[in-house]
Amino acid sequence: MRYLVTGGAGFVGSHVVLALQDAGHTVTVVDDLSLGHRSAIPASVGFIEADLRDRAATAAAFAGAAPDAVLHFAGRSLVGESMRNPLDYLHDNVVSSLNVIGQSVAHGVRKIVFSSTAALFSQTNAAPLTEDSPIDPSSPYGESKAMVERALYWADRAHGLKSACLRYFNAGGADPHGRAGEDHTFETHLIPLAIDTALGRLPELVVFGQDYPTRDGSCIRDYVHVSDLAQAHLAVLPLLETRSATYNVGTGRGYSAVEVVQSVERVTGRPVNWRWGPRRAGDPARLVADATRLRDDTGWHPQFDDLDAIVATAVRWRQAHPHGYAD
Ligand SMILES: NC(=O)c1ccc[n+]([C@@H]2O[C@H](COP(=O)([O-])OP(=O)(O)OC[C@H]3O[C@@H](n4cnc5c(N)ncnc54)[C@H](O)[C@@H]3O)[C@@H](O)[C@H]2O)c1
Ligand SMILES: O=c1ccn([C@@H]2O[C@H](COP(=O)(O)OP(=O)(O)O[C@H]3O[C@H](CO)[C@H](O)[C@H](O)[C@H]3O)[C@@H](O)[C@H]2O)c(=O)[nH]1
Repeated sequence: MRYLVTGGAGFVGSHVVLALQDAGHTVTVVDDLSLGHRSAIPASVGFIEADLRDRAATAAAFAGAAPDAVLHFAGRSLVGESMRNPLDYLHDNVVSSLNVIGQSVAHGVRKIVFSSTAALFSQTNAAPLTEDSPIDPSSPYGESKAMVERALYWADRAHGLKSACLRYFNAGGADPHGRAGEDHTFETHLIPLAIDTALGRLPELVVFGQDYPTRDGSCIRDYVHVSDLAQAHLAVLPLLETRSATYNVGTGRGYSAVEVVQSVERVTGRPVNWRWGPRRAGDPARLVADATRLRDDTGWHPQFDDLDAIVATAVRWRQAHPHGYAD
């Protein structure tokens, strides 16, 4: 199979590229390198530099790659930034996704996997979130993903394009073989920031909000290992022969931001210098997945079901690559 991976130079996409290669598939990455890294893409993988907001550039990428299936990761994905630039987020994520969906239809692609998000939900109770939990995004970022999910619904109805919307909870960790990791130029994610603080590369970590209705007052998230996420993509592809589907992808375990900090302290053996700060706009209190549907339909289950094990892979990659992909 020939796969086109949009956003394959980024964190999740680069790990999925490795999983596809490991499974013997032919892969082309399309990315504008606005947030990703050329060196995150293995030399043996085809690469097209293009901005998917540009329809003609997207069409050219599809013509060049001639894919059988598409995995669409490219986009802007920061909750806090989306609260400050809502229209940019809606524009960029929706326009680029409509271009990818439109070109998939135009080039006869039958299958697409889309990176959706737990940020579609705004948790109102402590129960894990199923695929049928109410969609009520707390941020324009989450809203942009909800809009693309609906576009994919209509692309199937009208054109028979089968899609899997994978609603990732919080991706973390790094390739267990050390081939890839998380490296954002302006890092905002909790695990890498806590690691860099423990390693003395950052002076302090601020935990956003101590007054959420959770056990210690900080937000609770379901951290899923990025290589487990990658395997979820491979697991859903066969289903797309016959139907579209939507899945929540997480471990089912929730950890508070403070518990993540404690995990980093355990794994590194060093203290994290942290303090409480105000809430970050757009953050729901608690997002924990019920991934029963994915498990039942595909047999997928996370190999990493323990936060320390996830954090340990991220720490190893960071220690091996103190400057990330610039090393
Ligand atoms: N990381 C998470 O915890 C998480 C959780 C839920 C959903 N997601 C979704 O998964 C996807 C990947 O997330 P990530 O953490 O790897 O993000 P990332 O920022 O590391 O990677 C995104 C990639 O897309 C590329 N890109 C962005 N805009 C583009 C454009 N217009 N044209 C071409 N390429 C473009 C960037 O250069 C980058 O390589 C995103 O769609 C995100 O919303 C991520
Ligand atoms: O310096 C920081 C950074 C984060 N946090 C907290 O840590 C938790 C996790 O925050 P991240 O920024 O690591 O991740 P998000 O939950 O904001 O978002 C991630 O997971 C979401 C799904 O849950 C989205 O899809 C999104 O793309 C992806 O970045 C949140 O409660 C946040 O408030 C802090 O306290 N301090």
